[in-house]
Amino acid sequence: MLDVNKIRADFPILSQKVNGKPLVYFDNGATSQKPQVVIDAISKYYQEINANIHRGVHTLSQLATDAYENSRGKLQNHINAKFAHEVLFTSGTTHGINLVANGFASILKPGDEVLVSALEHHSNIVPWQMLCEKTGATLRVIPMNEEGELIMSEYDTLLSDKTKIVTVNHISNALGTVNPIKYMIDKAHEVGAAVFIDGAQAVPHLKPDVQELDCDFYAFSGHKMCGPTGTGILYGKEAWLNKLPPYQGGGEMIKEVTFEKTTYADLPHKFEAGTPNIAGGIVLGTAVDYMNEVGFENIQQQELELLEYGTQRLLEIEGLKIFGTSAEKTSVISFNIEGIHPYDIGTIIDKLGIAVRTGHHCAQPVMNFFCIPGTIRASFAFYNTKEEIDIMVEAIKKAQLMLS
Ligand SMILES: Cc1ncc(COP(=O)(O)O)c(CN[C@@H](CS)C(=O)O)c1O
Repeated sequence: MLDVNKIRADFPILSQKVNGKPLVYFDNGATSQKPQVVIDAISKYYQEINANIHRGVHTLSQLATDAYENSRGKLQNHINAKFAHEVLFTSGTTHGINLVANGFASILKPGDEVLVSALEHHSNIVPWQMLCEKTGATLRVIPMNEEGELIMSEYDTLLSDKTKIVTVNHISNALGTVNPIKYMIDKAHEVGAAVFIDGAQAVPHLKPDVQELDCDFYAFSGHKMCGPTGTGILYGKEAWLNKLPPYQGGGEMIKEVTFEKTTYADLPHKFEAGTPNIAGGIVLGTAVDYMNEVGFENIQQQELELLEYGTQRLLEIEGLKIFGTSAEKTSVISFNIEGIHPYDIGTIIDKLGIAVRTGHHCAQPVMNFFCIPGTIRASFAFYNTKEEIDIMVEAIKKAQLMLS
């Protein structure tokens, strides 16, 4: 059981006031807040060991390199990757998806099919559309139902020997649906397709085991799991990463450069061109340590209580409809209030210190499915409380009165 007050003391921003009111931060799906240990680690890096990595012979460069590669090892253990060189540092989920989609440009041909789902974030739609435009492959969509769940019978039907990639989020950012990715991965492999999992919304809530899942790729962002922005991880099976061409050319990713020909570095550096976000990569390891110290079982228990309590309290509000009602959900509640635009609620409760997200959440196809312009999304983290939910519900009731 979490001591939430003790946890909250780790996050300086949570004691901030916004518009003169205590901050109630319910936009964790967009980015999480950062514990003091993460904030301090960034300063410590620049105060003590800042140097460029993998190149210098001097001590500082070696210290920075060791810290960076030690962090890679932490991430490898965190997601249970077989090899450290299967764990690539990126700037975030979007970067990871584009790295792989661009790699497949040299593999796909007309007639091949890429399967995405109706629940996807734009970052896991657009790169694959660009890939299909480049290669003549066809994008096909796994449909969802009114509960916001992917329809597995339709998925099974869509799979064929033409399917070369299946790409789906582990957890929907717009609705909170937890997708049955192990089933989807196994079925995709039966037809020889590679599977890319967008784990952006999963890693704040669970520890993915990429070997148990047997996914071919798994991408996520550090900033959603108490880490710095501009950091992320792309996991790829060694065989696939050796097969894909590099996404960017430059320093670090080469063995030898001549004007006649360049040979590329081995994994992971083949995909890590240029000077990386060194501080960010090191501190992502600090964030992973922090989340593991809190404990993902404790996190899941706290967030389940917040989801259940938040759902119960919000449904007290007349005219409120929740979108995303799967039994398999994480702590995200997307909702609208009859006759009121989500934006209006969001802006009014912001004046009361409450931060939610309103709009399409970079998931316009999801909103189109429900024929709505967007929703109000409250996304809870382990450092939120039931008392904060009470404050939000009372604020929404006030806003509803003002707007009716
Ligand atoms: C499922 C999913 N997939 C990819 C991304 C992109 O993550 P980046 O760190 O921006 O690269 C996100 C980020 N979703 C944020 C910002 S739009 C949200 O408010 O929901 C996501 O939720």
